[in-house]
Amino acid sequence: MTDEPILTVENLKTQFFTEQGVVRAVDGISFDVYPGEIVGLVGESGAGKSVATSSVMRLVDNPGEIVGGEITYKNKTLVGFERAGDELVPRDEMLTNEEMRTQVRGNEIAIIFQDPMESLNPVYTIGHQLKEFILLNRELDKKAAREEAITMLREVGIPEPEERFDDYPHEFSGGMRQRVLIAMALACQPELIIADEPTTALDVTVEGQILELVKELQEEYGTSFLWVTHDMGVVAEICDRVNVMYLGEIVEQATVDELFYETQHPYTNALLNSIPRPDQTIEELVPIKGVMPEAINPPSGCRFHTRCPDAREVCTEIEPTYSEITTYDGWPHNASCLKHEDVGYDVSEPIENEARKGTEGTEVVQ
Ligand SMILES: Nc1ncnc2c1ncn2[C@@H]1O[C@H](COP(=O)(O)OP(=O)(O)OP(=O)(O)O)[C@@H](O)[C@H]1O
Ligand code: NI
Repeated sequence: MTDEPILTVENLKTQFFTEQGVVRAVDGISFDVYPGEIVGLVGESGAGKSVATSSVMRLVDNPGEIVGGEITYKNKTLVGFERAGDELVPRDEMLTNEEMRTQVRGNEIAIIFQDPMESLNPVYTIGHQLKEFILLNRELDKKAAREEAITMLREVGIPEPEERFDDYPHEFSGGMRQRVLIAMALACQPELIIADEPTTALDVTVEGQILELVKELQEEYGTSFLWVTHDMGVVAEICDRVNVMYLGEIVEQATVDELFYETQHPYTNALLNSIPRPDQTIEELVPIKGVMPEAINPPSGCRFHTRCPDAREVCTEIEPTYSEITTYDGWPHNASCLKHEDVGYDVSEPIENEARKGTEGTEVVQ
C-alpha cells in the first residue's frame, strides 16, 4: 500500500428531492480505489450503487443532487464543498461541468453500463462508432483510429475484427456487444473504469468469459476498476477489495478474502448465504428475508435491523459507527454493526423482525 489511491470518496451524500420526500439514496459513504485494483460495490437492488457511481461521474439524474462529501480523483476535486453561512457551496477547485466532460469522463474515467444497446447507436456500425469515439478522445488521424479500433476489438476477443468492423450492433450477441463497450472504454486509455453491472444481463458462461477478459486486460493495462454488482459470485471472481452497500450506506469493506472468511456484518453474511457455492446445494441457499425499506424514511438505529437475523433491541435505537475492526495485510476491515461496539448488544433482547417471522424471502436478484 505504498501508492496513493487514485479515487477517494469521503462521506458522499446524494439525495433525490421528490414529491414524496427526500430520497437519501447515498447517505455518507466512503471508499477508495488504488492503482490497478478491482474494487467491488455490492448490494441488493435499490442499495444506491448506481447513484454512487453516477455521483463519481457527476452524472446524477434530476431531481438528484450531490449534497455533501468529497470526491478526489488523483489531484482533481470532482466534488468538494465549503461552508458559506448556513449553506454548503462548491469550493473553487471543484471541477466545472465542462471540465468534468473534457478532462475526466471518457479519457480519465470511463463508465460501462449494463445495457450495451443504450450506449451503442443501432444505426451506425460497431467499427464506425468505435473509430469516432477514438477520434474524439485521442489525437489520432482517421487511419490510425481505424487501426486502433480493430486492435481494440481484437483485444477484447472479437474474432475476425476486420470483418466484424462493418457489422451493426444487432448483428452482435449480447456478450459481444458488452465486449465492444469494454473496447470503447479501453480505447481512451482511462486509468479507472467504472462498470455498473455490465454482466448482469448475460448468461453465466458468457459472464464468466467477460470477467476473465477483464482480469486479463487489468493485468495488461493496469487499469483500475470500480465494479458494481449484486452478485457475490462476481465479487469473488474478480475483485481485490469490496464494499457492501445497504440502503445508502456502506456497511462493510475489506479485501475479498477477509470479507468472505472473516465476515463482520450480518448483511454481508446474508448476501453470502444467498449465493450458490461449490460446497452447498441449491436447496441450502438461504434467501435474504423481507424487503429493503424505502430510502425516504430509513429505519432508526441500524438500517438493517428490520431484516437482520441477529437484531436486538439496542439495534433499533443506536446507529452503529462504521469503524475499523481489524486490518489484514495492511488493508482495513471496516464494518458498522453494534455487535462490535460497547453499547450493550450482548445484554439486549432479540427482537421480532422480518428475518425471524419467517416472512416470504426475496431472492437477491435485481
Ligand atoms: N431519478 C430518481 N428519482 C428518485 N429516486 C431515485 C432516482 N434514481 C434513483 N433513485 C432512488 O435511489 C435509490 C438507489 O437507487 P440505485 O439505482 O442507486 O440502486 P442500485 O443499488 O443501483 O440498484 P440496482 O441493483 O437495481 O441497479 C433507490 O431508492 C432509488 O429509488
Ligand atoms: Ni444500479
